[in-house]
Amino acid sequence: MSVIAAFYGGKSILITGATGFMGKVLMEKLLRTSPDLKVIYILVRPKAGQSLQQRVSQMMNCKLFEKAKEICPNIFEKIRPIYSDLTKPDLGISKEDLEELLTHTNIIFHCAATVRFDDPLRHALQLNVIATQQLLFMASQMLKLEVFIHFSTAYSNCNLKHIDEVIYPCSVEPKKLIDSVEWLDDSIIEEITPKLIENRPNTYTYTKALGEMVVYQERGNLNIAIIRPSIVGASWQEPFPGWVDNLNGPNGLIIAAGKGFLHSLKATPKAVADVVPVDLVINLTLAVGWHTAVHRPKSILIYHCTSGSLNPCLWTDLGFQVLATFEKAPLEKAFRRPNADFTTNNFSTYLWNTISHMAPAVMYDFYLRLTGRKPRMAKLMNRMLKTISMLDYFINRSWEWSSRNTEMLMSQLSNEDQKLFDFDVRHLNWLEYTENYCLGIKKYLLKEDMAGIPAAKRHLRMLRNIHYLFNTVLFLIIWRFFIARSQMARNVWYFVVSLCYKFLSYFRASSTFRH
Ligand SMILES: CCCCCCCCCCCCCCCC(=O)SCCNC(=O)CCNC(=O)[C@H](O)C(C)(C)COP(=O)(O)OP(=O)(O)OC[C@H]1O[C@@H](n2cnc3c(N)ncnc32)[C@H](O)[C@@H]1OP(=O)(O)O
Ligand SMILES: NC(=O)C1=CN([C@@H]2O[C@H](COP(=O)(O)OP(=O)(O)OC[C@H]3O[C@@H](n4cnc5c(N)ncnc54)[C@H](OP(=O)(O)O)[C@@H]3O)[C@@H](O)[C@H]2O)C=CC1
Repeated sequence: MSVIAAFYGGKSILITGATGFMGKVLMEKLLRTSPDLKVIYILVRPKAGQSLQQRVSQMMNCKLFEKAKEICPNIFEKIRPIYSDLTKPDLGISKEDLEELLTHTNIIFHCAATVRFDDPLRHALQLNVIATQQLLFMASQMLKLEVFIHFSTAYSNCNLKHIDEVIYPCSVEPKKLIDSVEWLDDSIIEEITPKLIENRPNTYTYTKALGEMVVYQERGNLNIAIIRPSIVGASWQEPFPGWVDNLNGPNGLIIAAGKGFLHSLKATPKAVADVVPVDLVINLTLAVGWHTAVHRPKSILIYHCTSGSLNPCLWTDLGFQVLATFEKAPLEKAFRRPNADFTTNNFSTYLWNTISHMAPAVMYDFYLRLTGRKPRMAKLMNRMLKTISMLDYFINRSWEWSSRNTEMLMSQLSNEDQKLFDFDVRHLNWLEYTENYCLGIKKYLLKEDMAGIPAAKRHLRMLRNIHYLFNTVLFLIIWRFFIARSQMARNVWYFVVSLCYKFLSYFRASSTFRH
Protein backbone atom coordinates (compact mmCIF):
# COMPACT_ATOMS: atom_id res chain seq x y z
CA MET A 1 0.00 0.00 0.00
CA SER A 2 1.31 3.46 -0.88
CA VAL A 3 2.06 5.50 2.23
CA ILE A 4 1.46 8.78 0.42
CA ALA A 5 -1.86 7.69 -1.13
CA ALA A 6 -3.01 6.43 2.28
CA PHE A 7 -2.10 9.75 3.90
CA TYR A 8 -4.57 11.65 1.71
CA GLY A 9 -7.38 9.15 2.41
CA GLY A 10 -10.19 10.66 4.53
CA LYS A 11 -8.70 14.18 4.24
CA SER A 12 -10.45 17.46 3.41
CA ILE A 13 -8.22 19.29 0.96
CA LEU A 14 -8.41 22.91 -0.16
CA ILE A 15 -6.98 23.82 -3.58
CA THR A 16 -6.70 27.34 -4.97
CA GLY A 17 -6.14 27.62 -8.73
CA ALA A 18 -7.78 24.23 -9.31
CA THR A 19 -9.08 25.36 -12.70
CA GLY A 20 -5.53 26.13 -13.83
CA PHE A 21 -3.02 23.86 -15.59
CA MET A 22 -1.29 22.48 -12.48
CA GLY A 23 -4.39 22.59 -10.27
CA LYS A 24 -6.27 20.24 -12.60
CA VAL A 25 -3.45 17.70 -12.71
CA LEU A 26 -3.12 17.89 -8.92
CA MET A 27 -6.82 17.24 -8.43
CA GLU A 28 -6.81 14.39 -10.96
CA LYS A 29 -3.92 12.60 -9.30
CA LEU A 30 -5.42 13.00 -5.84
CA LEU A 31 -8.76 11.54 -6.97
CA ARG A 32 -7.09 8.70 -8.85
CA THR A 33 -4.62 7.62 -6.18
CA SER A 34 -6.66 8.44 -3.06
CA PRO A 35 -10.30 7.91 -4.10
CA ASP A 36 -11.20 7.59 -0.42
CA LEU A 37 -10.28 11.22 0.34
CA LYS A 38 -13.15 13.05 2.02
CA VAL A 39 -13.56 16.19 -0.05
CA ILE A 40 -11.64 18.60 -2.27
CA TYR A 41 -12.71 22.21 -1.75
CA ILE A 42 -11.82 24.24 -4.81
CA LEU A 43 -11.87 28.03 -4.84
CA VAL A 44 -13.37 29.07 -8.18
CA ARG A 45 -14.58 32.32 -9.72
CA PRO A 46 -17.32 32.47 -12.36
CA LYS A 47 -15.83 33.22 -15.76
CA ALA A 48 -16.85 33.82 -19.38
CA GLY A 49 -20.57 33.80 -18.53
CA GLN A 50 -20.34 30.39 -16.84
CA SER A 51 -21.48 29.71 -13.29
CA LEU A 52 -19.25 27.83 -10.84
CA GLN A 53 -21.09 24.55 -11.40
CA GLN A 54 -20.89 24.90 -15.21
CA ARG A 55 -17.16 25.62 -15.05
CA VAL A 56 -16.52 22.66 -12.78
CA SER A 57 -18.64 20.20 -14.82
CA GLN A 58 -16.95 21.31 -18.02
CA MET A 59 -13.55 20.84 -16.41
CA MET A 60 -14.40 17.40 -14.96
CA ASN A 61 -15.75 16.24 -18.31
CA CYS A 62 -12.45 16.80 -20.09
CA LYS A 63 -10.31 13.84 -21.13
CA LEU A 64 -7.85 14.44 -18.29
CA PHE A 65 -10.34 13.07 -15.72
CA GLU A 66 -11.44 9.95 -17.64
CA LYS A 67 -9.23 7.53 -15.70
CA ALA A 68 -9.99 9.19 -12.35
CA LYS A 69 -13.72 8.81 -13.02
CA GLU A 70 -13.31 5.06 -13.55
CA ILE A 71 -11.46 4.69 -10.27
CA CYS A 72 -13.59 7.16 -8.31
CA PRO A 73 -17.15 6.91 -9.73
CA ASN A 74 -18.60 9.40 -7.22
CA ILE A 75 -16.05 11.99 -8.32
CA PHE A 76 -18.58 14.86 -8.46
CA GLU A 77 -19.49 14.30 -4.80
CA LYS A 78 -15.83 14.61 -3.84
CA ILE A 79 -15.50 18.08 -5.37
CA ARG A 80 -17.00 21.03 -3.54
CA PRO A 81 -16.63 24.28 -5.53
CA ILE A 82 -16.56 27.42 -3.41
CA TYR A 83 -17.07 30.87 -4.87
CA SER A 84 -13.97 32.97 -4.43
CA ASP A 85 -12.24 35.85 -6.12
CA LEU A 86 -8.74 36.14 -4.76
CA THR A 87 -8.55 39.84 -5.53
CA LYS A 88 -11.46 40.60 -3.18
CA PRO A 89 -11.30 41.23 0.58
CA ASP A 90 -11.41 37.91 2.50
CA LEU A 91 -10.86 36.28 -0.90
CA GLY A 92 -14.53 36.91 -1.67
CA ILE A 93 -15.58 33.81 0.31
CA SER A 94 -19.02 33.87 1.98
CA LYS A 95 -19.34 33.53 5.79
CA GLU A 96 -20.96 30.06 5.57
CA ASP A 97 -18.29 28.73 3.21
CA LEU A 98 -15.55 30.22 5.36
CA GLU A 99 -17.00 28.51 8.42
CA GLU A 100 -16.95 25.16 6.63
CA LEU A 101 -13.38 25.64 5.44
CA LEU A 102 -12.14 26.71 8.88
CA THR A 103 -13.75 23.69 10.53
CA HIS A 104 -12.79 20.93 8.12
CA THR A 105 -9.71 21.70 6.03
CA ASN A 106 -6.72 19.42 6.70
CA ILE A 107 -4.47 20.35 3.78
CA ILE A 108 -4.02 23.46 1.59
CA PHE A 109 -2.42 23.55 -1.86
CA HIS A 110 -2.07 27.18 -2.92
CA CYS A 111 -1.65 27.10 -6.73
CA ALA A 112 -3.58 30.21 -7.79
CA ALA A 113 -1.53 33.03 -9.24
CA THR A 114 -1.23 35.27 -12.22
CA VAL A 115 1.52 33.80 -14.38
CA ARG A 116 1.43 36.55 -17.01
CA PHE A 117 4.71 38.32 -17.60
CA ASP A 118 3.10 41.60 -18.64
CA ASP A 119 0.72 42.06 -15.72
CA PRO A 120 0.78 45.49 -14.10
CA LEU A 121 2.49 45.38 -10.71
CA ARG A 122 -0.71 46.24 -8.84
CA HIS A 123 -2.56 43.19 -10.22
CA ALA A 124 0.37 40.80 -9.84
CA LEU A 125 0.83 42.01 -6.26
CA GLN A 126 -2.86 41.55 -5.55
CA LEU A 127 -2.85 37.90 -6.62
CA ASN A 128 0.64 36.65 -5.93
CA VAL A 129 1.24 38.47 -2.65
CA ILE A 130 -1.89 39.90 -1.01
CA ALA A 131 -4.04 36.83 -1.77
CA THR A 132 -1.28 34.62 -0.30
CA GLN A 133 -1.23 36.82 2.80
CA GLN A 134 -5.01 36.50 3.17
CA LEU A 135 -4.93 32.75 2.65
CA LEU A 136 -2.22 32.40 5.32
CA PHE A 137 -4.41 34.39 7.71
CA MET A 138 -7.33 32.09 6.92
CA ALA A 139 -5.12 29.01 7.35
CA SER A 140 -3.97 30.24 10.78
CA GLN A 141 -7.59 29.97 11.97
CA MET A 142 -8.16 26.46 10.65
CA LEU A 143 -8.69 23.98 13.45
CA LYS A 144 -7.50 20.82 11.74
CA LEU A 145 -4.90 22.12 9.31
CA GLU A 146 -1.90 19.80 8.98
CA VAL A 147 0.02 21.36 6.12
CA PHE A 148 0.08 24.37 3.77
CA ILE A 149 1.82 23.89 0.40
CA HIS A 150 2.73 27.07 -1.46
CA PHE A 151 3.54 27.05 -5.19
CA SER A 152 6.28 29.44 -6.16
CA THR A 153 8.62 29.32 -9.16
CA ALA A 154 12.26 28.37 -9.61
CA TYR A 155 12.60 31.80 -11.29
CA SER A 156 11.52 33.84 -8.26
CA ASN A 157 15.23 34.56 -7.77
CA CYS A 158 16.24 34.53 -11.44
CA ASN A 159 18.41 37.58 -10.73
CA LEU A 160 20.87 35.08 -9.19
CA LYS A 161 22.92 32.49 -11.06
CA HIS A 162 23.02 29.84 -8.35
CA ILE A 163 19.85 29.44 -6.33
CA ASP A 164 19.71 27.62 -3.01
CA GLU A 165 16.71 26.20 -1.21
CA VAL A 166 16.31 29.34 0.89
CA ILE A 167 14.06 32.39 0.84
CA TYR A 168 16.05 35.38 -0.40
CA PRO A 169 14.91 38.76 0.91
CA CYS A 170 13.73 41.44 -1.56
CA SER A 171 15.02 44.97 -1.17
CA VAL A 172 11.56 46.38 -0.39
CA GLU A 173 9.46 44.94 2.42
CA PRO A 174 6.27 43.37 0.97
CA LYS A 175 4.11 45.06 3.61
CA LYS A 176 5.51 48.50 2.79
CA LEU A 177 4.94 47.92 -0.91
CA ILE A 178 1.37 46.71 -0.34
CA ASP A 179 0.64 49.83 1.74
CA SER A 180 2.17 52.10 -0.91
CA VAL A 181 0.29 50.71 -3.91
CA GLU A 182 -2.97 51.30 -2.06
CA TRP A 183 -2.62 55.05 -2.45
CA LEU A 184 -0.26 55.37 -5.42
CA ASP A 185 -1.61 56.22 -8.84
CA ASP A 186 -1.36 53.54 -11.58
CA SER A 187 0.91 55.74 -13.69
CA ILE A 188 3.34 56.23 -10.79
CA ILE A 189 3.36 52.48 -10.06
CA GLU A 190 4.17 51.85 -13.71
CA GLU A 191 7.02 54.35 -13.50
CA ILE A 192 8.62 52.83 -10.40
CA THR A 193 8.09 49.19 -11.47
CA PRO A 194 11.47 48.80 -13.27
CA LYS A 195 13.26 50.17 -10.17
CA LEU A 196 11.40 47.80 -7.87
CA ILE A 197 11.88 44.63 -9.88
CA GLU A 198 15.57 45.57 -10.30
CA ASN A 199 17.28 42.95 -12.47
CA ARG A 200 14.32 40.62 -12.72
CA PRO A 201 12.64 40.49 -16.15
CA ASN A 202 9.00 40.94 -15.12
CA THR A 203 6.44 41.53 -12.39
CA TYR A 204 5.64 37.80 -12.26
CA THR A 205 9.03 36.66 -10.96
CA TYR A 206 9.23 39.67 -8.65
CA THR A 207 5.82 39.16 -7.03
CA LYS A 208 6.47 35.41 -6.66
CA ALA A 209 9.63 36.31 -4.70
CA LEU A 210 7.59 38.73 -2.56
CA GLY A 211 5.01 35.96 -2.10
CA GLU A 212 7.69 33.71 -0.63
CA MET A 213 8.76 36.48 1.76
CA VAL A 214 5.17 36.89 2.91
CA VAL A 215 4.93 33.14 3.51
CA TYR A 216 8.09 33.31 5.61
CA GLN A 217 7.06 36.39 7.59
CA GLU A 218 3.49 35.33 8.25
CA ARG A 219 4.02 31.61 8.78
CA GLY A 220 3.14 31.78 12.49
CA ASN A 221 2.75 28.18 13.70
CA LEU A 222 1.75 26.87 10.31
CA ASN A 223 3.45 23.82 8.88
CA ILE A 224 4.51 25.09 5.44
CA ALA A 225 6.55 23.93 2.44
CA ILE A 226 7.29 25.75 -0.82
CA ILE A 227 7.55 24.10 -4.25
CA ARG A 228 9.61 25.87 -6.90
CA PRO A 229 9.14 24.30 -10.37
CA SER A 230 10.98 25.66 -13.39
CA ILE A 231 9.10 25.64 -16.74
CA VAL A 232 6.16 23.26 -16.42
CA GLY A 233 5.45 21.32 -19.60
CA ALA A 234 2.97 18.70 -20.82
CA SER A 235 2.46 15.48 -18.86
CA TRP A 236 5.13 12.82 -19.14
CA GLN A 237 3.20 9.65 -18.19
CA GLU A 238 0.10 10.43 -16.17
CA PRO A 239 -2.77 10.15 -16.62
CA PHE A 240 -1.49 9.81 -20.21
CA PRO A 241 1.49 11.33 -22.05
CA GLY A 242 1.34 14.78 -23.63
CA TRP A 243 -1.61 16.36 -21.82
CA VAL A 244 -1.49 20.15 -22.00
CA ASP A 245 -4.20 22.80 -22.22
CA ASN A 246 -2.67 26.27 -22.34
CA LEU A 247 -0.38 28.49 -24.37
CA ASN A 248 2.05 29.23 -21.54
CA GLY A 249 5.78 28.52 -21.36
CA PRO A 250 7.10 26.89 -24.54
CA ASN A 251 3.63 25.82 -25.79
CA GLY A 252 2.84 28.93 -27.85
CA LEU A 253 6.23 28.86 -29.56
CA ILE A 254 6.00 25.13 -30.24
CA ILE A 255 2.70 25.77 -32.04
CA ALA A 256 4.23 28.72 -33.89
CA ALA A 257 7.08 26.45 -35.05
CA GLY A 258 4.67 23.67 -36.09
CA LYS A 259 2.45 26.06 -38.03
CA GLY A 260 5.47 27.49 -39.82
CA PHE A 261 5.23 30.96 -38.25
CA LEU A 262 8.42 30.67 -36.25
CA HIS A 263 11.46 30.39 -38.51
CA SER A 264 14.21 31.66 -36.29
CA LEU A 265 14.72 32.14 -32.58
CA LYS A 266 17.57 33.65 -30.62
CA ALA A 267 18.91 30.97 -28.27
CA THR A 268 22.34 30.83 -26.69
CA PRO A 269 23.76 27.50 -27.93
CA LYS A 270 24.46 26.14 -24.43
CA ALA A 271 21.31 27.45 -22.72
CA VAL A 272 19.40 24.70 -20.95
CA ALA A 273 15.67 24.20 -21.48
CA ASP A 274 14.73 23.68 -17.85
CA VAL A 275 11.37 22.09 -18.57
CA VAL A 276 9.70 19.72 -16.08
CA PRO A 277 6.61 17.64 -16.88
CA VAL A 278 3.49 18.65 -14.99
CA ASP A 279 2.84 15.15 -13.59
CA LEU A 280 6.36 15.04 -12.18
CA VAL A 281 5.79 18.38 -10.39
CA ILE A 282 2.50 17.12 -8.99
CA ASN A 283 4.09 13.87 -7.78
CA LEU A 284 6.69 15.90 -5.91
CA THR A 285 3.97 18.17 -4.50
CA LEU A 286 1.97 15.26 -3.09
CA ALA A 287 5.10 13.69 -1.63
CA VAL A 288 6.03 17.05 -0.04
CA GLY A 289 2.50 17.38 1.40
CA TRP A 290 2.78 13.98 3.04
CA HIS A 291 6.34 14.51 4.30
CA THR A 292 5.69 17.98 5.73
CA ALA A 293 2.52 16.87 7.51
CA VAL A 294 4.06 13.73 8.98
CA HIS A 295 7.57 14.96 9.82
CA ARG A 296 6.72 18.59 10.62
CA PRO A 297 10.16 20.10 9.79
CA LYS A 298 11.21 22.93 12.13
CA SER A 299 11.62 25.45 9.31
CA ILE A 300 9.97 26.01 5.94
CA LEU A 301 11.54 23.57 3.46
CA ILE A 302 11.85 24.65 -0.16
CA TYR A 303 11.80 22.06 -2.93
CA HIS A 304 13.26 22.83 -6.34
CA CYS A 305 11.65 20.91 -9.14
CA THR A 306 14.01 21.43 -12.08
CA SER A 307 15.66 19.27 -14.73
CA GLY A 308 18.83 21.13 -15.81
CA SER A 309 21.30 19.80 -13.27
CA LEU A 310 20.18 16.15 -13.30
CA ASN A 311 19.03 15.56 -16.88
CA PRO A 312 19.80 18.60 -19.04
CA CYS A 313 18.29 19.28 -22.47
CA LEU A 314 19.33 22.33 -24.51
CA TRP A 315 16.79 24.67 -26.17
CA THR A 316 18.45 23.98 -29.51
CA ASP A 317 18.06 20.18 -29.09
CA LEU A 318 14.49 20.56 -27.94
CA GLY A 319 13.75 22.81 -30.92
CA PHE A 320 15.12 20.31 -33.44
CA GLN A 321 13.15 17.49 -31.80
CA VAL A 322 10.00 19.62 -32.08
CA LEU A 323 10.60 20.13 -35.81
CA ALA A 324 11.35 16.43 -36.36
CA THR A 325 8.04 15.51 -34.72
CA PHE A 326 6.06 17.98 -36.82
CA GLU A 327 7.70 16.52 -39.91
CA LYS A 328 6.16 13.13 -39.02
CA ALA A 329 2.86 14.47 -37.67
CA PRO A 330 2.32 17.97 -39.09
CA LEU A 331 -0.13 20.47 -37.67
CA GLU A 332 -3.10 21.26 -39.88
CA LYS A 333 -3.32 24.34 -42.11
CA ALA A 334 0.30 25.40 -41.65
CA PHE A 335 1.22 28.88 -42.89
CA ARG A 336 4.66 27.77 -44.06
CA ARG A 337 6.70 24.58 -43.75
CA PRO A 338 8.06 24.09 -40.21
CA ASN A 339 11.71 24.96 -40.51
CA ALA A 340 13.17 26.98 -37.66
CA ASP A 341 16.78 27.79 -36.91
CA PHE A 342 18.53 29.33 -33.94
CA THR A 343 20.37 32.62 -34.10
CA THR A 344 22.93 33.76 -31.58
CA ASN A 345 23.22 37.53 -31.89
CA ASN A 346 20.94 40.55 -32.08
CA PHE A 347 21.87 41.49 -35.64
CA SER A 348 21.06 38.09 -37.18
CA THR A 349 17.90 37.94 -35.06
CA TYR A 350 16.78 41.32 -36.44
CA LEU A 351 17.67 40.26 -39.99
CA TRP A 352 15.77 36.95 -39.82
CA ASN A 353 12.81 38.59 -38.07
CA THR A 354 12.55 40.90 -41.07
CA ILE A 355 13.20 38.32 -43.80
CA SER A 356 11.65 35.18 -42.34
CA HIS A 357 8.87 36.55 -40.19
CA MET A 358 7.63 39.98 -41.24
CA ALA A 359 8.22 39.81 -45.03
CA PRO A 360 6.14 36.63 -45.65
CA ALA A 361 3.41 37.97 -43.33
CA VAL A 362 3.23 41.29 -45.17
CA MET A 363 3.17 39.48 -48.54
CA TYR A 364 0.42 37.15 -47.36
CA ASP A 365 -1.61 40.11 -46.08
CA PHE A 366 -1.18 41.72 -49.51
CA TYR A 367 -2.56 38.54 -51.08
CA LEU A 368 -5.49 38.56 -48.61
CA ARG A 369 -6.25 42.18 -49.50
CA LEU A 370 -6.09 41.36 -53.23
CA THR A 371 -8.59 38.55 -52.73
CA GLY A 372 -10.92 40.83 -50.76
CA ARG A 373 -10.17 39.38 -47.33
CA LYS A 374 -9.10 41.00 -44.09
CA PRO A 375 -5.33 41.03 -43.53
CA ARG A 376 -4.30 39.36 -40.25
CA MET A 377 -0.87 37.77 -40.63
CA ALA A 378 1.29 40.80 -39.74
CA LYS A 379 -0.74 41.24 -36.55
CA LEU A 380 -0.21 37.58 -35.65
CA MET A 381 3.52 37.85 -36.39
CA ASN A 382 3.82 40.93 -34.19
CA ARG A 383 2.12 39.06 -31.37
CA MET A 384 4.55 36.16 -31.78
CA LEU A 385 7.52 38.53 -31.75
CA LYS A 386 6.17 40.16 -28.58
CA THR A 387 5.87 36.74 -26.94
CA ILE A 388 9.43 35.87 -28.00
CA SER A 389 10.72 39.12 -26.54
CA MET A 390 9.00 38.27 -23.23
CA LEU A 391 10.50 34.76 -23.17
CA ASP A 392 13.93 35.79 -24.48
CA TYR A 393 15.34 36.19 -20.96
CA PHE A 394 14.56 32.53 -20.17
CA ILE A 395 15.76 31.06 -23.48
CA ASN A 396 19.15 32.73 -23.35
CA ARG A 397 20.25 32.04 -19.80
CA SER A 398 20.90 29.05 -17.59
CA TRP A 399 20.64 28.70 -13.82
CA GLU A 400 21.80 26.22 -11.22
CA TRP A 401 19.32 25.18 -8.57
CA SER A 402 20.41 23.10 -5.61
CA SER A 403 18.21 20.08 -4.97
CA ARG A 404 19.19 18.71 -1.58
CA ASN A 405 15.65 18.73 -0.16
CA THR A 406 14.20 17.07 -3.25
CA GLU A 407 16.90 14.38 -3.11
CA MET A 408 16.36 13.93 0.64
CA LEU A 409 12.64 13.41 0.03
CA MET A 410 13.30 10.91 -2.76
CA SER A 411 15.42 8.84 -0.41
CA GLN A 412 12.62 8.74 2.17
CA LEU A 413 9.96 7.25 -0.12
CA SER A 414 9.06 3.56 -0.06
CA ASN A 415 9.72 1.57 -3.24
CA GLU A 416 6.04 1.67 -4.09
CA ASP A 417 5.82 5.45 -3.63
CA GLN A 418 8.94 5.97 -5.72
CA LYS A 419 7.00 4.37 -8.57
CA LEU A 420 3.54 5.83 -7.90
CA PHE A 421 4.86 9.34 -7.16
CA ASP A 422 7.94 9.35 -9.37
CA PHE A 423 9.61 12.78 -9.42
CA ASP A 424 13.07 11.63 -10.45
CA VAL A 425 13.71 13.65 -13.61
CA ARG A 426 16.63 11.36 -14.49
CA HIS A 427 14.05 8.80 -15.65
CA LEU A 428 12.87 11.19 -18.37
CA ASN A 429 13.80 10.40 -21.99
CA TRP A 430 13.77 13.80 -23.74
CA LEU A 431 13.28 12.45 -27.27
CA GLU A 432 10.21 10.47 -26.30
CA TYR A 433 8.91 13.25 -24.05
CA THR A 434 9.26 15.98 -26.70
CA GLU A 435 7.52 13.83 -29.28
CA ASN A 436 4.58 13.16 -26.94
CA TYR A 437 4.57 16.84 -25.95
CA CYS A 438 4.13 17.94 -29.58
CA LEU A 439 1.49 15.28 -30.26
CA GLY A 440 -0.29 16.36 -27.05
CA ILE A 441 -0.32 19.96 -28.25
CA LYS A 442 -1.82 18.77 -31.53
CA LYS A 443 -4.48 16.56 -29.92
CA TYR A 444 -5.46 18.19 -26.63
CA LEU A 445 -4.68 21.86 -27.12
CA LEU A 446 -5.39 22.37 -30.82
CA LYS A 447 -7.99 19.54 -30.86
CA GLU A 448 -6.69 18.23 -34.18
CA ASP A 449 -7.60 14.72 -35.27
CA MET A 450 -4.71 12.32 -35.94
CA ALA A 451 -6.69 11.06 -38.95
CA GLY A 452 -6.00 14.44 -40.59
CA ILE A 453 -2.22 13.80 -40.79
CA PRO A 454 -2.20 12.64 -44.48
CA ALA A 455 -4.08 15.83 -45.50
CA ALA A 456 -1.69 17.95 -43.40
CA LYS A 457 1.25 16.27 -45.16
CA ARG A 458 -0.31 17.01 -48.57
CA HIS A 459 -0.71 20.64 -47.48
CA LEU A 460 2.99 20.77 -46.56
CA ARG A 461 3.96 19.31 -49.94
CA MET A 462 1.90 22.03 -51.60
CA LEU A 463 3.65 24.67 -49.46
CA ARG A 464 7.01 23.18 -50.48
CA ASN A 465 6.07 23.49 -54.16
CA ILE A 466 4.91 27.08 -53.61
CA HIS A 467 8.25 27.72 -51.89
CA TYR A 468 10.23 26.33 -54.86
CA LEU A 469 8.06 28.26 -57.32
CA PHE A 470 8.49 31.46 -55.30
CA ASN A 471 12.28 31.03 -55.19
CA THR A 472 12.44 30.41 -58.95
CA VAL A 473 10.33 33.49 -59.70
CA LEU A 474 12.45 35.54 -57.30
CA PHE A 475 15.60 34.34 -59.02
CA LEU A 476 14.25 35.24 -62.46
CA ILE A 477 13.28 38.71 -61.26
CA ILE A 478 16.74 39.26 -59.81
CA TRP A 479 18.27 37.99 -63.06
CA ARG A 480 16.07 40.26 -65.15
CA PHE A 481 16.55 43.45 -63.19
CA PHE A 482 20.07 43.21 -61.82
CA ILE A 483 22.24 40.66 -63.58
CA ALA A 484 21.00 41.26 -67.14
CA ARG A 485 21.74 44.99 -66.77
CA SER A 486 25.36 44.71 -65.74
CA GLN A 487 28.19 43.51 -68.02
CA MET A 488 30.27 42.37 -65.06
CA ALA A 489 27.38 40.34 -63.58
CA ARG A 490 26.83 38.77 -67.01
CA ASN A 491 30.51 37.81 -67.19
CA VAL A 492 30.34 36.25 -63.73
CA TRP A 493 27.20 34.38 -64.76
CA TYR A 494 28.78 33.03 -68.00
CA PHE A 495 31.88 32.03 -66.01
CA VAL A 496 29.75 30.08 -63.48
CA VAL A 497 27.73 28.38 -66.26
CA SER A 498 30.85 27.38 -68.22
CA LEU A 499 32.48 26.07 -65.02
CA CYS A 500 29.41 23.91 -64.34
CA TYR A 501 29.44 22.70 -67.96
CA LYS A 502 33.13 21.77 -67.75
CA PHE A 503 32.60 19.95 -64.49
CA LEU A 504 29.66 17.99 -65.94
CA SER A 505 31.63 17.07 -69.09
CA TYR A 506 34.56 15.95 -66.97
CA PHE A 507 32.28 13.93 -64.72
CA ARG A 508 30.57 12.27 -67.73
CA ALA A 509 33.95 11.49 -69.38
CA SER A 510 35.44 10.00 -66.22
CA SER A 511 32.37 7.82 -65.54
CA THR A 512 32.46 6.54 -69.20
CA PHE A 513 36.18 5.80 -68.78
CA ARG A 514 35.48 3.73 -65.59
CA HIS A 515 32.95 1.57 -67.44
C1 LIG B 1 11.48 25.41 -32.56
C2 LIG B 1 10.65 25.45 -31.26
C3 LIG B 1 11.34 26.04 -30.14
C4 LIG B 1 10.52 26.14 -28.91
C5 LIG B 1 11.28 26.93 -27.86
C6 LIG B 1 10.41 27.48 -26.90
C7 LIG B 1 11.12 28.36 -25.95
C8 LIG B 1 10.13 28.88 -24.87
C9 LIG B 1 10.74 29.34 -23.70
C10 LIG B 1 9.74 29.44 -22.61
C11 LIG B 1 10.32 30.02 -21.34
C12 LIG B 1 9.23 30.19 -20.38
C13 LIG B 1 9.81 30.52 -19.00
C14 LIG B 1 8.65 30.56 -18.11
C15 LIG B 1 8.98 30.56 -16.63
C16 LIG B 1 7.62 30.15 -16.06
O1 LIG B 1 7.47 29.03 -15.86
S1 LIG B 1 6.43 31.27 -15.77
C17 LIG B 1 4.91 30.45 -15.83
C18 LIG B 1 4.42 30.41 -17.19
N1 LIG B 1 3.92 31.70 -17.63
C19 LIG B 1 3.97 31.99 -18.88
O2 LIG B 1 4.49 31.26 -19.67
C20 LIG B 1 3.23 33.24 -19.30
C21 LIG B 1 3.90 33.89 -20.45
N2 LIG B 1 2.91 34.53 -21.28
C22 LIG B 1 2.46 35.77 -21.14
O3 LIG B 1 2.77 36.44 -20.18
C23 LIG B 1 1.59 36.32 -22.25
O4 LIG B 1 1.04 35.25 -22.97
C24 LIG B 1 2.39 37.24 -23.21
C25 LIG B 1 3.71 36.58 -23.64
C26 LIG B 1 2.66 38.53 -22.48
C27 LIG B 1 1.59 37.48 -24.49
O5 LIG B 1 0.38 38.11 -24.19
P1 LIG B 1 -0.72 38.39 -25.34
O6 LIG B 1 -0.05 38.85 -26.57
O7 LIG B 1 -1.73 39.29 -24.73
O8 LIG B 1 -1.35 36.98 -25.67
P2 LIG B 1 -2.18 36.00 -24.70
O9 LIG B 1 -2.94 36.76 -23.70
O10 LIG B 1 -1.24 34.97 -24.15
O11 LIG B 1 -3.23 35.24 -25.65
C28 LIG B 1 -3.21 35.36 -27.06
C29 LIG B 1 -4.51 34.82 -27.61
O12 LIG B 1 -4.54 33.42 -27.43
C30 LIG B 1 -5.76 33.04 -26.82
N3 LIG B 1 -5.55 31.86 -25.96
C31 LIG B 1 -4.91 31.82 -24.78
N4 LIG B 1 -4.92 30.55 -24.32
C32 LIG B 1 -5.60 29.80 -25.23
C33 LIG B 1 -5.95 28.41 -25.35
N5 LIG B 1 -5.62 27.54 -24.41
N6 LIG B 1 -6.63 27.99 -26.44
C34 LIG B 1 -6.97 28.86 -27.40
N7 LIG B 1 -6.67 30.18 -27.35
C35 LIG B 1 -6.00 30.64 -26.29
C36 LIG B 1 -6.17 34.26 -26.02
O13 LIG B 1 -7.57 34.25 -25.78
C37 LIG B 1 -5.74 35.38 -26.92
O14 LIG B 1 -6.69 35.56 -27.96
P3 LIG B 1 -7.49 36.94 -28.13
O15 LIG B 1 -8.31 37.05 -26.90
O16 LIG B 1 -6.49 38.03 -28.23
O17 LIG B 1 -8.27 36.74 -29.38
N1 LIG C 1 3.03 26.88 -15.46
C1 LIG C 1 4.30 27.03 -15.18
O1 LIG C 1 5.17 26.87 -16.04
C2 LIG C 1 4.72 27.34 -13.78
C3 LIG C 1 3.82 27.64 -12.79
N2 LIG C 1 4.27 27.90 -11.52
C4 LIG C 1 3.35 28.22 -10.44
O2 LIG C 1 2.39 27.16 -10.32
C5 LIG C 1 1.12 27.68 -9.95
C6 LIG C 1 0.08 27.20 -10.91
O3 LIG C 1 0.41 27.66 -12.23
P1 LIG C 1 -0.47 27.27 -13.49
O4 LIG C 1 -1.41 26.20 -13.13
O5 LIG C 1 0.43 27.09 -14.62
O6 LIG C 1 -1.28 28.63 -13.71
P2 LIG C 1 -2.64 28.87 -14.50
O7 LIG C 1 -2.58 30.24 -15.06
O8 LIG C 1 -2.94 27.75 -15.40
O9 LIG C 1 -3.73 28.85 -13.33
C7 LIG C 1 -3.90 29.91 -12.46
C8 LIG C 1 -5.06 29.59 -11.55
O10 LIG C 1 -5.24 30.70 -10.64
C9 LIG C 1 -6.60 31.08 -10.69
N3 LIG C 1 -6.82 32.49 -10.48
C10 LIG C 1 -6.20 33.51 -11.09
N4 LIG C 1 -6.72 34.65 -10.68
C11 LIG C 1 -7.71 34.36 -9.79
C12 LIG C 1 -8.61 35.14 -9.02
N5 LIG C 1 -8.62 36.46 -9.06
N6 LIG C 1 -9.48 34.49 -8.21
C13 LIG C 1 -9.50 33.14 -8.16
N7 LIG C 1 -8.66 32.36 -8.85
C14 LIG C 1 -7.78 32.96 -9.66
C15 LIG C 1 -7.05 30.74 -12.10
O11 LIG C 1 -8.45 30.69 -12.14
P3 LIG C 1 -9.26 30.95 -13.50
O12 LIG C 1 -9.34 29.62 -14.17
O13 LIG C 1 -10.56 31.43 -13.01
O14 LIG C 1 -8.51 31.97 -14.29
C16 LIG C 1 -6.37 29.38 -12.28
O15 LIG C 1 -7.12 28.40 -11.68
C17 LIG C 1 1.28 29.19 -9.90
O16 LIG C 1 1.46 29.56 -8.56
C18 LIG C 1 2.52 29.46 -10.70
O17 LIG C 1 3.17 30.61 -10.26
C19 LIG C 1 5.60 27.86 -11.22
C20 LIG C 1 6.50 27.56 -12.15
C21 LIG C 1 6.15 27.30 -13.52
